[in-house]
Amino acid sequence: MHVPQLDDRLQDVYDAVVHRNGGEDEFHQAVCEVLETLGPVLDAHPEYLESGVIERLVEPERQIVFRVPWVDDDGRVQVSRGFRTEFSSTLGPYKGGLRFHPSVDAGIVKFLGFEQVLKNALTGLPIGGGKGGSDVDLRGRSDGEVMRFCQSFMTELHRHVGEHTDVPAGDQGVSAREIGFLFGQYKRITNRFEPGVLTGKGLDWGGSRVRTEATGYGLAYFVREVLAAHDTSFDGKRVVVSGAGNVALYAIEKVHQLGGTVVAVSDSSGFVVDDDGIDLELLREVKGGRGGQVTDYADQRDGATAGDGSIWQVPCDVALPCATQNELSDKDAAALVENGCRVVAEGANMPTTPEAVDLLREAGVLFAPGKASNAGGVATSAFEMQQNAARESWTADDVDGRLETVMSDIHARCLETAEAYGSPGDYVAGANIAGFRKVADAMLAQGVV
Ligand SMILES: NC(=O)C1=CN([C@@H]2O[C@H](COP(=O)(O)OP(=O)(O)OC[C@H]3O[C@@H](n4cnc5c(N)ncnc54)[C@H](O)[C@@H]3O)[C@@H](O)[C@H]2O)C=CC1
Ligand SMILES: O=C(O)CCC(=O)C(=O)O
Repeated sequence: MHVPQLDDRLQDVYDAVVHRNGGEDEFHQAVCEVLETLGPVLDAHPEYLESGVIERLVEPERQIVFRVPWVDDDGRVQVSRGFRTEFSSTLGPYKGGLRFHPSVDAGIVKFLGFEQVLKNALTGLPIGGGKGGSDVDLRGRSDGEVMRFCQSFMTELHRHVGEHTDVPAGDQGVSAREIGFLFGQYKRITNRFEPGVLTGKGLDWGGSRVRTEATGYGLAYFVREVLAAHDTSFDGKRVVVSGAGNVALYAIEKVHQLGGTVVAVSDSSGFVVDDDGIDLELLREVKGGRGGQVTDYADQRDGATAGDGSIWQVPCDVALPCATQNELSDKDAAALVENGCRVVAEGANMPTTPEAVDLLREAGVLFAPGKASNAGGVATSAFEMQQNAARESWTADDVDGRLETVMSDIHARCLETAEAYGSPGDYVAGANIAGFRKVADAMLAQGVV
């Protein structure tokens, strides 16, 4: 059990968050993890406490909850719930993805929105933070059902979004297909072709090259920096990746390009081990069909086996949790340490439990928090917004080059900040403090709003 290590000056802030957001455990967890690292910042900058910056930062600017009625293929009316948490517009329009998954509730979008504020600040780009989604379960639904759901969702959401206000994108369960349906409905309702209202669009109607790949590629670039800072590289490294969605697939692709070998991958059905290296083409084929499961991969590839237990028991040098929150427990962390894992870098948002983080850090495993290591996706969304505003379309090499630069800048900023605040080498402290300071200073400049 992780016991919060809070500075006395921050305990009241945390208690108020728990009281005010009852039952929203993931939000409490995300706030606690940040507050735990802010003590040294308050020693140097008491003005943050005096001006109520921290109390304001943990309270979303606006939370929108709405009904999403839609008709399924059998003519039955389904009622889902929609959410958008507009957390902070201090550095730019609210920016962050939409998640369509049955586990979505107010607490999940709030934790994701909070993480997004600091992540977006770390990118150095002019974007605030928000997140949204729905508790709808669209798995196995037809394209027509997905379209009707997205149209209904946007029929309410359109009032709250816009290129200068709030710019959603994809997340779990929301990819190019859903973004297309959402964009079409926004255009129809507003009678405006406004590409800057959503990111992750198709390339022919305002999308950016490399946005689809960006989170996974960015994660691999970040880990390359971590390894280089310790005089090593991906060459010859065994890598384990959880998830088999957008982030995981492109992380696997880039790890292979950078010289590592991904030896295991998972989805909600289980995991597979392939010591020769995951064959990405086959994995995409297996996952491509409706209801495709990674465990089917083992049936079609010599030497591959469907795993038993947890994917984190597979020996590796680098572990990349890319599926969902709290998927890597203390037991999993103990197995990673036991098997000699050197680096854990989060592709998903908050996939590592606090107990697991403690265990990894105590064992000297290099741990990169998602708000730093998975920031490449949102950074490339910000590039998409820049291209839309300028009516430009950059080349893939151009966008990829900018993505590499952003990831290496974030890495450097984390290390410099950790050093400056007395925790050399600590990526968690570095990411939290660097992101926090950028938002907090802008909040001070903008007055009590
Ligand atoms: N898509 C993006 O640009 C970004 C996504 N993220 C985060 O990355 C994570 C994954 O997102 P996407 O790849 O976009 O979603 P996705 O919906 O494309 O893929 C998610 C994958 O995880 C698997 N999964 C779900 N729960 C699992 C579990 N308990 N164990 C193993 N596998 C499980 C699913 O089967 C699916 O293959 C989420 O935490 C998301 O918030 C973070 C930054 C940007
Ligand atoms: O590209 C975006 O706006 C959102 C990406 C996202 O949802 C995330 O960083 O978790």
